[in-house]
Amino acid sequence: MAKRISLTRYLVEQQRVDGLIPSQLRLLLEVVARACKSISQAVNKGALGGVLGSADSENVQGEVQKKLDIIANEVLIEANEWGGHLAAMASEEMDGIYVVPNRYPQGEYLLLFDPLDGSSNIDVNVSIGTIFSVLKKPEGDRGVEEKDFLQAGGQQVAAGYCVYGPQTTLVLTVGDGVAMFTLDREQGSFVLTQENVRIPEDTKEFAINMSNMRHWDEPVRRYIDECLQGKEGPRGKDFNMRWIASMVADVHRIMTRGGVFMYPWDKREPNKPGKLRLMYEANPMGWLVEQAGGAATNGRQRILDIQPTQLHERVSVILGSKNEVERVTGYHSTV
Ligand SMILES: O=P(O)(O)OC[C@H]1O[C@](O)(COP(=O)(O)O)[C@@H](O)[C@@H]1O
Ligand SMILES: [Mg+2]
Ligand SMILES: [Mg+2]
Repeated sequence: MAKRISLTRYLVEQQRVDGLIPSQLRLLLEVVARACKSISQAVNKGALGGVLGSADSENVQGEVQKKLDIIANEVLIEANEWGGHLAAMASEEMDGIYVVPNRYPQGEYLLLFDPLDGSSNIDVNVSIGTIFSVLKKPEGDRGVEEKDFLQAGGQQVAAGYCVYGPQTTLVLTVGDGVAMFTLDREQGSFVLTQENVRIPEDTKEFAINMSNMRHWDEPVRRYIDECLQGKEGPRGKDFNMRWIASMVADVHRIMTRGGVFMYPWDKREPNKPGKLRLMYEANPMGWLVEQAGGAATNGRQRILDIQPTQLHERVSVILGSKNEVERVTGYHSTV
């Protein structure tokens, strides 16, 4: 029987054998994984745990919060604040940063997360997830400030997501490829189920919310139009479409079998660069996808090269199979 490798052992090997991560980062990732395990349990209980439905509050982006958005946010904060690895955290569900209180030991990392991605799917029992990104706090003795978080995605030291679906799967990169871990509920541990994840460079599957078609910009329209023409069109092959409306689940499919995911800028709110958030959705997903051999752009530039100016900044996202992302990005440079 193949040897079972737990997440803990995998991370210890990354630290000791390969020297890829410092022990503080290893411990931090273990805490995040533990928090994801708790969130997974809450998700699984559903109506029995009283966790479904709206919380009758709004987050900083003016979106109605679900009970699970708030629960997941609290689980992540409580699990991480006392461990001594972090200086501060930022979340989709909090207006400003959460500085680790000084009654706890202070660490050198910054953690950003979308505690519950795909909120519209919570109540209908469709896959949802948690997305996270880890940055290093800039050197210096002063206290941590919001501007310390405003680092380009290329500065991330770890990124991952956990998808709560038929299985709970944690997907992680520390800059040395992508590994997947499946939660063994009986043992209560994440077990390595795939290493060196690779996204095929070509695909016949795209993911986009087609109901926004009339609002898209010309390059996105052209790309999708060509896909829809199938065998008879310029692409010479039929395409399939999927849209789960949980980025985490759509990206997980792409990690597993390839595809292209798009949430582009559109004319509904022309002053917003996009719907998805740069710091805790696009950056971690962009890095994971690149680490698996795919690509991630906003149509004009690599996601990981974007210099953020705001914590909750939004961005247009095109990511997945390399040749398709390059094609859509190329269409943007011809207009
Ligand atoms: O409902 P739409 O417009 O298709 O948007 C779906 C997108 O919105 C998101 O749900 C945003 O995430 P949150 O649930 O964390 O706000 C993405 O996961 C998903 O890709
Ligand atoms: Mg989200
Ligand atoms: Mg969310």
